[in-house]
Amino acid sequence: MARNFFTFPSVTLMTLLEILLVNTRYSQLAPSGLPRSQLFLVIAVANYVFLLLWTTRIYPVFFHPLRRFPAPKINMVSRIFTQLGSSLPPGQALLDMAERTPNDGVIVLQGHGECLLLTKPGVLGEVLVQHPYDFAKPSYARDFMRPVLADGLVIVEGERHQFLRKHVQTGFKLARIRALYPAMMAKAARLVEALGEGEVSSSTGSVVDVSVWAGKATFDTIMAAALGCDLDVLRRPHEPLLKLYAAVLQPSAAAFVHLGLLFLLPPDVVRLLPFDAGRSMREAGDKLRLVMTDLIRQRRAAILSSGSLGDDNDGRVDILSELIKDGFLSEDDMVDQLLTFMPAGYESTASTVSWIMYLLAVHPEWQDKLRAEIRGALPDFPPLSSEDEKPGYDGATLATVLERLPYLNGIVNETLRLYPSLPVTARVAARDTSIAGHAVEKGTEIVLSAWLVNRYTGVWGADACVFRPERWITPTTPESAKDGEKDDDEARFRDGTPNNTGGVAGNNYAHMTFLHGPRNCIGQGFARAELRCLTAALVAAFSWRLAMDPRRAVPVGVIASRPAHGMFLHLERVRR
Ligand code: HEM
Repeated sequence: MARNFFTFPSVTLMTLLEILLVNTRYSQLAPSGLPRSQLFLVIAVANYVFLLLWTTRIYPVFFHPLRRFPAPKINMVSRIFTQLGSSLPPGQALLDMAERTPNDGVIVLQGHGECLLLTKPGVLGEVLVQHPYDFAKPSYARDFMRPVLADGLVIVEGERHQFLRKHVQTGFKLARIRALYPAMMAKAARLVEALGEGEVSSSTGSVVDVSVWAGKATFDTIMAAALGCDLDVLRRPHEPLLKLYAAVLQPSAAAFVHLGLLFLLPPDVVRLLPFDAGRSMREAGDKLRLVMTDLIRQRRAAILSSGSLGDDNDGRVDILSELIKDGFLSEDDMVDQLLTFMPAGYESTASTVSWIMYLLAVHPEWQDKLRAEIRGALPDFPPLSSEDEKPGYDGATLATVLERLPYLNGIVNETLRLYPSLPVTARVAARDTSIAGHAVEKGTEIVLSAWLVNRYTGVWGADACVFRPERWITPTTPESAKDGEKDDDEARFRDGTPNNTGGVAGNNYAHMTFLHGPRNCIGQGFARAELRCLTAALVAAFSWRLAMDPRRAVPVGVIASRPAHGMFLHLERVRR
């Protein structure tokens, strides 16, 4: 592969060496009277101007390994400069490029390593499903996340990934997720209670940052349903574990610098730098490891002492208990997986709850329709109280009811489509391979953007960016509609059935929020179940409207993107 030798680190090193050399021969080299500092400045400026020219004009045209790849090419460096200072949501710049550049599914991004941006189903299927192990996650991203996610599923590659995925999957089987509905609904009911007793207790309602509450609710849910541990952070917001995760996941300047350094330099060099921006993540990771190890030991001891090892019907439905009873993973493997579930699962779901509430605030007609649907399906809503030992519905019944509701599922799917929590992700060719029949060399970086594909008119049509939950509903046919409703479109959607295609039949890769293939989100069934419970509980209990400038309701962050300025809504209790 034609390597790009002139990169920021190599040119910086070159500049330092030149300065050192010139310094030792200063008296021979300096033109008369030019001060040392100015000479050094001239050298540095000359080197970086060369780097700019090399990166934007020389390397892409004459040496870039993808210069002959038959796809449109976009120079990223000039794009980055034109977009400096803009506050576009992550992924929007890629979407704009795809919309403006006629393409067959691949665009070559030049001036930033060797990058292929994939935009359409056929090529997405090749990378994600047909040859998934030809492509790995970039090492800088794995090095950045490893202190917190350990060697969990998100990080590992190849055969190790296949082994872990197979055994972790048992905890996420459909039947297991369905059994978790009562635990999830109990947390949703608890959220409603906590809001009703606190911030929304007055009869006229009040303004609430729902992104904060959504974070507490999803943290509590994943602790209870996945780890079988009831921390109740909705009642006890100062729980140290929540604080620890909130600190680790907060997008900070130090984390940004650390990621940038790992992108430019090998991790061992980054560790030697005098300012260690990754230290706080490593320290947090060490503390979390101790907490998770303790949790697993306690749970294993409880399962052993109750004699239920290998017993699927012992009443323990959480995912950790399932992994322990399954018996295939070592304690260390299990710790790694728990360390991964928490950050992978709670922020992403919390952010989706915020966007569901936002979209229902700016589309109040859908809020009303959904409320009527939930009340019709579950008249005694919430169907259980968090204090209630005996749920009103068992998991399977609750799951069946909620999974069949057309508006609820339409709204959840449409929000996941429009606001994917992971808007951009990347892969690197792990070996020489091909895409769309053209050679792709080992080391080529691939950019995948759910934000782009989910909103691309080339995939979804002209109304790609419009909130239309009815895409996800197959209406009753005029023949099967009830008497008097045959010409009533509204009624045919209300009585319709949820679909998984969003109306783009034959296109398996149109919805990219959870990705596809063996490296897709293993927790998507869990997340969907939780979103159904939280949305149903909130809309049954409250009505709301936006209480912030809509221009500030924008996502930020690439790993678990969230509302940049919170999500302020005016919430009011609704009468039954
Ligand atoms: C709305 C919520 C969620 C979204 C949008 C989401 C999205 C994603 C995406 C896009 C990936 C693939 C990342 C990549 O390969 O670049 C992923 C992987 C993963 N997610 Fe989720 N996720 C969500 C919730 C959850 C939950 C609730 C859990 C666990 C309880 C979870 C656990 C995982 C794990 C373990 C992986 C790694 C899978 C593998 O590589 O085999 N996620 N998620």
